Amino acid sequence: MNELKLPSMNASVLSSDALQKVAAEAVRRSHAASPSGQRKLPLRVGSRASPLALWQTRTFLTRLTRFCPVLRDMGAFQEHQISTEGDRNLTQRLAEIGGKGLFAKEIHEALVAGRIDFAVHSLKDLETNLPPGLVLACTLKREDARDAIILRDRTLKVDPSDPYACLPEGALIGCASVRRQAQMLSRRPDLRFGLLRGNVQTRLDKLQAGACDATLLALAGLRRLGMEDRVDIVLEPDQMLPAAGQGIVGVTVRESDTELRELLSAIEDPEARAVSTAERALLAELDGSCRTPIGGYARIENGVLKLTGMIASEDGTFLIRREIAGAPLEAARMGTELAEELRRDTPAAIFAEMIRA
Ligand SMILES: NCc1[nH]cc(CCC(=O)O)c1CC(=O)O
Repeated sequence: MNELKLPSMNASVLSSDALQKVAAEAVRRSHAASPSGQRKLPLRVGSRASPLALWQTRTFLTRLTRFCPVLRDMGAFQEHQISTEGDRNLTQRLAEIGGKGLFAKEIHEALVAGRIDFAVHSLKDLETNLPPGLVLACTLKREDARDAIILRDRTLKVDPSDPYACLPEGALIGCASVRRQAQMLSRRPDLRFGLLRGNVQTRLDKLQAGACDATLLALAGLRRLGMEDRVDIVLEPDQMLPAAGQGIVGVTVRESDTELRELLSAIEDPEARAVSTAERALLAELDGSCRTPIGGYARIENGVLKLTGMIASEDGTFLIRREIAGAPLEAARMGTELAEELRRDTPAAIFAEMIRA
């Protein structure tokens, strides 16, 4: 579980001048490391082809070149768009397609085989156990982690303190996530759920065309795509606990590529690393398949890491939340500990049902 280890947090205390030196040195050494004295360029970056994935990949490359201008001068990047099982299979609930890493498998095969050098992901879609030989080298600053409701009928009156109340009795919610479904059902058992898959724009188009009465999406994705104005209700974490890693972009590389790892870790956001480490440790310990409604959300307040975890049955009749607080350096242990507490407090029969293959 290399990806769950906290890296040294030196980057956070270095000045930006010092960071520039680290980057320049990493690039110089990566050149020296190859037999010809030149690292093979361009660096090949793997990405899904959805507009959101491409936005995230390009923003990441911009961030990297701003930090290390020498890369831009070298025309250093080549984008490889890779289609994944999660992109192709739009007729099934994510939970039914099953398997972990639905949005990353083909990308990671290319990475392991050396056809690409690194890959940019929504951390939420990245399995907690990466394939052998790969590591999570970099986590970028978190965008808003909250979920949002988008209504078909925008004239419905919304009470922010009771965000689900505006939905008509028996309203049909388009949603492919068991986490969102379980949490909504626990407050509104009358709601019905139907599948709404596809990229963000596709889902909004289907909603508008009358496929359902409302849908839920991550605020982060909508904001990145410039569609935040389509949001009707933003759900606070106590109303809808986000998924582990939601709103965070992560980059995977080969474990053996120490130069690239060094470069990427220099632009890492230490806070995003700490919170995602806690959230992903929780998920890993609960065996979070796409089938299990699990939420994990951590934040750092006054230097203290606070992690909230949630586990539920798909129909929302069972749902518990627990919290833990501690030092950010203890993130991984806290995630594991909170998961154990959630499991302990879940009746055995319900837990068995949840993780049934
Ligand atoms: N599974 C799709 C996915 N993966 C990441 C995001 C949003 C961006 C993010 O969470 O970083 C989305 C869309 C959504 O859930 O609305």
